Amino acid sequence: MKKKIILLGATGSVGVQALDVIAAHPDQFELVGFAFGKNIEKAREIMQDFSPKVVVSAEASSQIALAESFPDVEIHVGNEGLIKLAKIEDYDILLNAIVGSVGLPPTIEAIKLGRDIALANKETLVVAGYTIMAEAARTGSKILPVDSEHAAIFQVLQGVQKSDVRSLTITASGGSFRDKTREELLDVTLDDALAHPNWTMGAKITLDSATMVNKGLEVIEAHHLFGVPYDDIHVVLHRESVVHSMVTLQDGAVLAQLGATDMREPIQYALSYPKHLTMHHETPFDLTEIGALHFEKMDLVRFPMLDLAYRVGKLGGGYPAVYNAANEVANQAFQDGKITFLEIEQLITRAVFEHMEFDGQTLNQILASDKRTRQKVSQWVEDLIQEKGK
Ligand SMILES: NC(=O)C1=CN([C@@H]2O[C@H](COP(=O)(O)OP(=O)(O)OC[C@H]3O[C@@H](n4cnc5c(N)ncnc54)[C@H](OP(=O)(O)O)[C@@H]3O)[C@@H](O)[C@H]2O)C=CC1
Ligand SMILES: CC(=O)[C@@H](O)[C@H](O)COP(=O)(O)O
Ligand SMILES: [Mn+2]
Repeated sequence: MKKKIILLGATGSVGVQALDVIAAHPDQFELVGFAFGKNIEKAREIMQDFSPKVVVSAEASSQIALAESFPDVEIHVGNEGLIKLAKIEDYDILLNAIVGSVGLPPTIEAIKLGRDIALANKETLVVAGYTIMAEAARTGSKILPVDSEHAAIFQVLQGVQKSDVRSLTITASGGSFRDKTREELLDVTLDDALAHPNWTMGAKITLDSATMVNKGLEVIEAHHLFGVPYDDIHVVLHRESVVHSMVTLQDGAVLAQLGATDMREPIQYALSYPKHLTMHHETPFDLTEIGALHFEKMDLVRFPMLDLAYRVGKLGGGYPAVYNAANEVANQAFQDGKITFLEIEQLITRAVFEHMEFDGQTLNQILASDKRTRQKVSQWVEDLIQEKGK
């Protein structure tokens, strides 16, 4: 039986690689629906190549244009459209490769229906990790990690008992500015930030890698996915991104997963789990060519956003959502040329420090904090622009 797949974010970096995987295994996978943002030309191509039944566009103008060209396809729009897509009857797995926490509501709907989730969209788990994991446990929905580090840990943990795990070690490339001092970060540009040393990815995550927010989000993501306390989740700087992550067992043995820097591997494993299918687009991986692997301690003074992620993770409640929301706004503002690189950190730190809450936040309260943070940080961005204009 083919696995029927819904793909959120089909036109993006992970989305396009997921389509490669689906196309390479027509006997295993079928794309029954997808969602995209603004890239209508790519969406048309996907509709022609994969003949999905349901499509969701972020923009009403695309919905109208696509409905004219593809009268037999059900086409929806916006966040409500995403929910409708997640609720269609006949599918097995929802691959969430949207960027940002807009991917959260359809993911929760799919989990409520007991569908499996292949999760690239880490923001979703950072905002609502406890709800997602609790709902998944209730409905039997499997959360299959796509993020390379978590996919590595997930693979290593197959057949390992949870009580045998002592700690997790997530590897970090260090991002595009890993060798710069904090002073040298004062005037870096977007082009500099988008030159990732190892991975080709969408702009938001590439910039998150440079600020080290990506690793912060990944620590919180790992805490939720694997139920490991924050003090037992470590991060090491590993320039080659060959070891995708490691697990230390109670007896001191360290199990690691290694591979090429090619997202098609973790995407395919999440879709084919528990099978390891043949990888038709295999990227050459030869350790003798790589030669040496390096591991260094993370400097939390140089990378304060990683330090802050541990703090918000341990505080719990709405704090991780505030960290994430502030980052989403600040990351976009830097991409838009409105703020400097170091102002991203300043805005996130201010949002977290100004946030106050009492114990026992519900999901609705967390989502309210997310919304409030976006409004506040957007205002602070405008204030910064005004101040600089003086
Ligand atoms: N890229 C990578 O290698 C990795 C990515 N991830 C995570 O995966 C997620 C996706 O990353 P990446 O592929 O790089 O991102 P991209 O920016 O390349 O792609 C984002 C996708 O989301 C779509 N999208 C954006 N907003 C909406 C919306 N409101 N409604 C519907 N679709 C929308 C975009 O559509 P459009 O382009 O048409 O506007 C695009 O298809 C992120 O959470 C990232 O952290 C994790 C590990 C690795
Ligand atoms: C491919 C992937 O999973 C990214 O999240 C990657 O981890 C980014 O690399 P760094 O954050 O380590 O620079
Ligand atoms: Mn990652």
